Amino acid sequence: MVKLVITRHGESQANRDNVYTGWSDVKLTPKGIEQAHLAAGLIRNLDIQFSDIHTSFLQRAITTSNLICDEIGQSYLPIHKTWRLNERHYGALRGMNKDDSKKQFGVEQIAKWRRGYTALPPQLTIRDHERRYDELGVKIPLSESLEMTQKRLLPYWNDVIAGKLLDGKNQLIVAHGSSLRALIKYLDDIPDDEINTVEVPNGQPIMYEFDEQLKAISKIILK
Ligand SMILES: O=C(O)[C@H](O)COP(=O)(O)O
Repeated sequence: MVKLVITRHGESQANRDNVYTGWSDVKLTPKGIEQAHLAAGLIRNLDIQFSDIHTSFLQRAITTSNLICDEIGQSYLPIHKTWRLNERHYGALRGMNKDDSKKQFGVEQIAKWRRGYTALPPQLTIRDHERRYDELGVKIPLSESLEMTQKRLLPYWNDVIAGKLLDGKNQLIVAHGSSLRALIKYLDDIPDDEINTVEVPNGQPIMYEFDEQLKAISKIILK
């Protein structure tokens, strides 16, 4: 049976400092590197031969991917990088302390922005530009809901990853808390009003097994 393993990057500097990150490109902390090693160990124990690794344009996920593919002894694998797996853009919350944001906007509003499906965090007033996105003609969002994140992620799933799985090729995705929540919502068919209960901790891999129609038949959270 074909397998997909998905994992969030290890702790980033922004995770450590409890600030909103989104598309900001921050490094892993020493703890985050340790978490990536632990995730790699869990994945190595599965003894899966992957065909591809997919990650975002952000270094916390890319560094985690590099560590994992090296440690599972599959450094030769192609690591495909796509902006479509980037973290959800947190708009004007970016850089703000998460506890301070609760004081400013209220716990309920923050819960909607962080864990709701359609709630859109406050937008930036000026659009950022970065070479990596400009070169591809990709507009950096002013802010993204989980729904918007899912909408820009699913074409990559459908056009790239799903086909490889259907060909029987095991796949590994290293991405972010909310981009993975968007994918899990799709794979597990989670209703809009229940996705707020799904959490994806740093460096905790999840393995899916699919049948020939790409229906998920098992899901294991690796510990
Ligand atoms: O972008 C961020 O701040 C983090 O990756 C995840 O955000 P969260 O703490 O709201 O899940």
